[in-house]
Amino acid sequence: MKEIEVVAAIIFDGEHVLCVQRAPSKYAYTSLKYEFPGGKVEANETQKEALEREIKEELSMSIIVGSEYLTVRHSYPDFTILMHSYLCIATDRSLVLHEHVDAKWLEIEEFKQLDWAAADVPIVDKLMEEKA
Ligand SMILES: Nc1nc2c([nH]c(=O)n2[C@@H]2O[C@H](COP(=O)(O)OP(=O)(O)OP(=O)(O)O)[C@@H](O)[C@H]2O)c(=O)[nH]1
Repeated sequence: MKEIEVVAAIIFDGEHVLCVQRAPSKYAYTSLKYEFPGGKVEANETQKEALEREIKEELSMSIIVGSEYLTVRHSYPDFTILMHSYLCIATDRSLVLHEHVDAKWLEIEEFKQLDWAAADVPIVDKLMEEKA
């Protein structure tokens, strides 16, 4: 099955983390799900460069990329993703939604309110456990 390498940014502003909702798409299992912003790593860029580029493209935001948090391999019915998540800091809360349909700054305790993409659940669970 096709495997794609993806980076995702867990962007903190104080106690709040940015959660974004994907637009409707052909795959029901990712359509309208919440995720951490990011995207595919292109050839010739590092994971950190890919994150900075994606966050600018998708949200017109700049971030400070910190340490890697958790890598998840998840198989959806049509493809597998290898997703590297990074702890990041927002330099400013302002953003523009170029691709997503919603953005919420939530405290980690509030994460369970959202319908997350399946690949994100281990990241959400780890953040919630460490907060508990
Ligand atoms: N960015 C991101 N993608 C995720 C997460 N969880 C998850 O399952 N994915 C999946 O990973 C894939 C990433 O692709 P993407 O569409 O965000 O990447 P991209 O912007 O480079 O793609 P494109 O330019 O082809 O649209 C999608 O299938 C998406 O559904 C997540 O937390 N963040």
